[in-house]
Amino acid sequence: MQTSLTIQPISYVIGNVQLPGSKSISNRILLLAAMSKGITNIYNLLCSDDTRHMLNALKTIGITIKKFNNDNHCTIYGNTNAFYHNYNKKIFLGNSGTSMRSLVAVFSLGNNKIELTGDKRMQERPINDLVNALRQGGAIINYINDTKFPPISLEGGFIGGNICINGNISSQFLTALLIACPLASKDTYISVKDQLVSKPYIDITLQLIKKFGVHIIHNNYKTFLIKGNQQYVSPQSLYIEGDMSSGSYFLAAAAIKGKKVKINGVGVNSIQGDIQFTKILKKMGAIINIKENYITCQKNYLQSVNLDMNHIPDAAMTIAIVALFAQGTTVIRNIYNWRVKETDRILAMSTELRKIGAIVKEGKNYISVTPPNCFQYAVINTYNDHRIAMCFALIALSEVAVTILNPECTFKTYPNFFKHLLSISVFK
Ligand SMILES: O=C(O)C1=C[C@@H](OP(=O)(O)O)[C@@H](O)[C@H](O)C1
Ligand SMILES: C=C(OP(=O)(O)O)C(=O)O
Repeated sequence: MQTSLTIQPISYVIGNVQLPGSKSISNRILLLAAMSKGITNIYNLLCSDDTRHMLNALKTIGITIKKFNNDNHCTIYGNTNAFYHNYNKKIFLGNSGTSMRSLVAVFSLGNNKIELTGDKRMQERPINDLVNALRQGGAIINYINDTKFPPISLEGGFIGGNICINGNISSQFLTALLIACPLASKDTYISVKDQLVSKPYIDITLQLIKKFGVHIIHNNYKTFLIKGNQQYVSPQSLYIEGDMSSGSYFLAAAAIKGKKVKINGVGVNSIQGDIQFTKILKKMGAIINIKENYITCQKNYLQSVNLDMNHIPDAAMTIAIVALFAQGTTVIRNIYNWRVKETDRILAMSTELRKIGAIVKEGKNYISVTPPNCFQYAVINTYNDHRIAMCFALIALSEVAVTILNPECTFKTYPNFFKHLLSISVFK
C-alpha cells in the first residue's frame, strides 16, 4: 500500500484524458440489468471499489456476470424480477453510498433475508430517511447495532403504497425507492418533503430506468407516481459515458494552468448533472468548448464566484480548489450534505485549505475560500476521501509541491487518477 505521494510543481498541463465510465451510471445500470428480463452487455463500465462492491453483491445473490476486456465490458444475465430468496447472507459494501442505498431498497422487496454492512465511515452515513420510507411501504428492516446507521438487516415486505420521504440529506434515498417501486406489488405514490438535494442525480435515475422500459411520472420532483408490478426489460447493450465528476479535475487543472486539455467520453448531451460544472468554470473565466463527446479547456484569468451548488455536490469540491487561483473570495453555498459523505467534507476542505495558506470560512452549509498570498507546501490528510485526494493534487499547479496521504483512496472511483494527471503534466 502506498502511504503518500508527492507531486512536484507542475509548469502546465496539456493533452488528452480518456475518462473512465461514470460511477453513478455504472452502479445503476448494473443493478437494473440484474433485475431485468434479458441479457445486458455493458461497455465502458467503471472498474473501481464502488462498482466492485455492487458487482460482488450481485454475484453473492446468484446473478451471473461475465467480464471481458480488463473488466470494462461485462455481460449481465438478468433475473427477470427482483431478488426473492432467503439468502441469509451478509454483504459488505465498503463506503459505496450508491450501492448501500439502492440495495437496501431492492432487498426490501419480496421476501429476503440479507444483512448489508460497510466500512467504518459507512457505519456513520445516514440511511434512516430511506428506512423510514421503506417501512411505510411494509418493509421489515432492523438496525444491527441499534443505531440509525448500517449494518442493517432486511427481510423484504415492501409492497408500495403512499410514502413520504425526506429529500434534504441525500438524493440517493429517493433514487433507491424509484428503482425498487416499479417491482413492488402495489402502485406507489411518493411525496418528497423539504428541498431535494442533488436533484440532477434523480434525472440520471429516471433516464436509466426509462432505458429499461419503465416510465415514472413526477410533478416537479415533489411527487412521483409509480405503477406497481412492472418488469424491467434489458435494452441489450449500453455504453456508459465518461464520469464528469472525475473529468472536473482535469478541466480545473486546465483552467488554472492549461495550454489545452481535452477530456474524452463526455459531452453536451451528458445525462450527468456535473456537466454543469463547465458553466461555473466558464463563469470564472476558463475557455471551455463542449462538443458531442469531448470537452476542452484552456487557462484564462480567473475570478471568484458566489453560488448555490446544491445541484453538483461532488464537482463543487473542485471549484473550492479553482478558487485558490481566482481573484477574490469564492463562496460555495447550500452544501450541507458535504458533511455526511466520505468524510465531513466542509470540515476536511477547510482544514486542508488552511494548511496551504488559504483564508477559509465555513458554516453549517457553506464554505468561502480566499486565495493565499503565498502557497505553502503541505502534507494533505485525505480522510480516506477520494475527492479530497483528487482535489488537492491540483495544488501542484501552484509554485509549490504537495504531498497527498493515502493516495490509493482514489480507488473508490478512479484508480488511474494520478497516472492520468501525470500524463498531462509538464514539470519545471
Ligand atoms: O446518486 C448518485 O449516484 C450520487 C448522488 C450524490 O449523492 P447525494 O444525493 O447524497 O448528494 C453524489 O454525491 C454521489 O457521489 C453519487
Ligand atoms: C459522495 C460520493 O459517493 P457515494 O456514492 O459513496 O455517496 C462521491 O463519490 O463523492
